[in-house]
Amino acid sequence: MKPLLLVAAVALIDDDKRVLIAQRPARKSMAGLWEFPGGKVEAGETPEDALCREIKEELDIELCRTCLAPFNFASHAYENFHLLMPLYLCRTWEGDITPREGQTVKWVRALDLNRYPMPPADEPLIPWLRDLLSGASAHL
Ligand SMILES: Nc1nc2c([nH]c(=O)n2[C@H]2C[C@H](O)[C@@H](COP(=O)(O)OP(=O)(O)OP(=O)(O)O)O2)c(=O)[nH]1
Ligand SMILES: [Mg+2]
Repeated sequence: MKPLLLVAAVALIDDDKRVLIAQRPARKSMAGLWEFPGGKVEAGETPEDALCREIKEELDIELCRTCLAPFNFASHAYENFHLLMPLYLCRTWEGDITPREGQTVKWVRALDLNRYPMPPADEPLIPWLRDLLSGASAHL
């Protein structure tokens, strides 16, 4: 049986309803694909703890836990593991976004997300984000 890998990720959203995506650097698996910032949940961490830690490491900003809204999740069978990835939404943070791991980041409109190749696990999440951000959503 494949191990279950728990990864926490966030869709950061700016005042123009754009989403931040990051391009995975060359040294990582799935290099070149665009992803939601985040990373693996380590032993003893909650998904929210892991996300705040990863986002500080990757983007040098502080997320406040109460600003993390659970949005959706990805569940995808990769060859060597099964990915379970809660995706949170966050519209406020402290600090200026500064990529710290050599990754390129981009603010993208929901309708344009399909121009950026993402890992297969992420594909089912895109229409949900498009619905949330391109319509007159009561949630934002
Ligand atoms: N962060 C993130 N990971 C994703 C997404 N989609 C997706 O399939 N993944 C996969 C890629 C990796 O196999 C795994 C997360 O790995 P990661 O490389 O971000 O983990 P990490 O930040 O803890 O990095 P590392 O130090 O362990 O290399 O989840 C996504 O949208 N965001
Ligand atoms: Mg990561």
